Amino acid sequence: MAATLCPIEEKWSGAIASLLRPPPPLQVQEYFDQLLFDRNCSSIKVKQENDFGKGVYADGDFEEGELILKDPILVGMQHSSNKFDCLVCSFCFRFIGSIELQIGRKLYFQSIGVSANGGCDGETFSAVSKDCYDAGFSHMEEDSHLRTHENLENCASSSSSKDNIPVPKEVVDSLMNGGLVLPYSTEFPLPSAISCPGGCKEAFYCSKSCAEDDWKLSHSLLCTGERSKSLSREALSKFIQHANGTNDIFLLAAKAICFTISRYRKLKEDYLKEQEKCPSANALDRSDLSLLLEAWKPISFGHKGRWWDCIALPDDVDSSDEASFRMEIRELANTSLQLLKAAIFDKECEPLFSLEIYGHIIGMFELNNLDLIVASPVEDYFLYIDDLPELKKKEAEIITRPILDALGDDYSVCCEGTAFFPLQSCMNHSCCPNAKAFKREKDKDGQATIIALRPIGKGEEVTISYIDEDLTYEERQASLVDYGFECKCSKCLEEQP
Ligand SMILES: C[S@@+](CC[C@H](N)C(=O)[O-])C[C@H]1O[C@@H](n2cnc3c(N)ncnc32)[C@H](O)[C@@H]1O
Repeated sequence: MAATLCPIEEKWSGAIASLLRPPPPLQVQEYFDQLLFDRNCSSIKVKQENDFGKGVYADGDFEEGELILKDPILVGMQHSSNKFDCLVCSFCFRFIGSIELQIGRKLYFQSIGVSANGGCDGETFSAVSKDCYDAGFSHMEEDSHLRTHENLENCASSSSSKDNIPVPKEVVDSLMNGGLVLPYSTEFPLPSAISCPGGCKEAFYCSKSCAEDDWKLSHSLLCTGERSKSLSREALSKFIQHANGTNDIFLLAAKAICFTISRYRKLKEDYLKEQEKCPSANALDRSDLSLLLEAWKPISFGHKGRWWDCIALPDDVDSSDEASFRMEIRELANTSLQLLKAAIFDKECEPLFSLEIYGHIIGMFELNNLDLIVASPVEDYFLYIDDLPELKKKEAEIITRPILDALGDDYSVCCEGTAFFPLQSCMNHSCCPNAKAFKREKDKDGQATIIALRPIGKGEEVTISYIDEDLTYEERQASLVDYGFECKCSKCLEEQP
């Protein structure tokens, strides 16, 4: 596609080409061998053995149902609209707070008409989450416990319909501020919600270490609180608003850029310290570009093409409009990038702010990302109540039934988002896969969990299905257009007309 160069593109064409050059095979091998070693994962290997690049291979035998891999997230995010339904750790995506807080927040957002299912686009999240914080767990009401129980008992006697029946505001407040403890909720303990160290009231964590790691890796630059390290909190808010109003994948792209900047700064700091310690030694003279290339390494193994080139044409766009559709996507990305640049620009990492790099980062997510899903403990809680012996259940339901009625059919929603997983993203597709991404009951955070669907022998490639493999041959091939290839697995070869 013909594209006008922006000043950064012109000035840094050499650096950008270096960042986008596919790493040599030996470097790829070393990187993944190290990653597997760090994760104590000796039963798989990443190799480049076929025509479609890297793949994951069994280096031991797996039984059906056996865990093949748990892959921590490189960069991930909860969808903006999902934040109304679930309060999760902004770093590891574990549910946090308490069953009461999860339910109270959802009812609060429902009551002000901004639940995800009520059609909110997420743009108002920052504003309302602050209101929620102020209304909820930032203060405690001492006598609310008793009053709330009375309120709920009154509701219970009058509620019978399946439609949402709101509970009084006082009940919602007590759920959020700890004034109301639901029966048996202690069976479902969650880590306390730790506030963002930057003071943004939008990010919360399950532990101090998650808060610190997120701060170090990207959030210090993307925080809208008073201690934000961004150039301008106002500019940052504009960037976030634009992403929430258009495509929240820009928030993930911003995380990838911040992740690289943070790694660059750390590498530079270490390098300068080293130089200071032994200035006369013939230390390796590292240019800023070589440090930037090192910082960018984890992303360099994942990107394959620009977003506007690799995105599949939506069904409602006619093929005659393809060129203008792709140009529009490019323009949208450029608008987002300029807003991000105003918020977090770093002169030493200038090539990262080129549209070419931004396009490749989003393209990488388009082709490699896996849905981030974490099951809600609220569902387990209500199932537990339902399974209680009759008498205990009746007693508990005096409190829980009105709450369930107020929550309605979507009483429990999973944490939903998208993430890039360095090892899982090396897995190729098959319509008759031998593995799948599947969360077991004990998998409570955002890591990708890959389980064997049948016995897998040493040396066999581990494949997953990117699509619903029960679709017809034609439907499967059509879905795979989004990933830019035609499947020739044994099932497809058998079924092709
Ligand atoms: C998530 S990546 C998988 C790892 C990839 N092979 C690599 O080198 O990074 C997805 C990309 O791998 C390639 N791919 C995966 N499965 C394939 C298949 N069955 N046939 C052809 N290409 C495939 C496609 O290019 C696809 O966009």
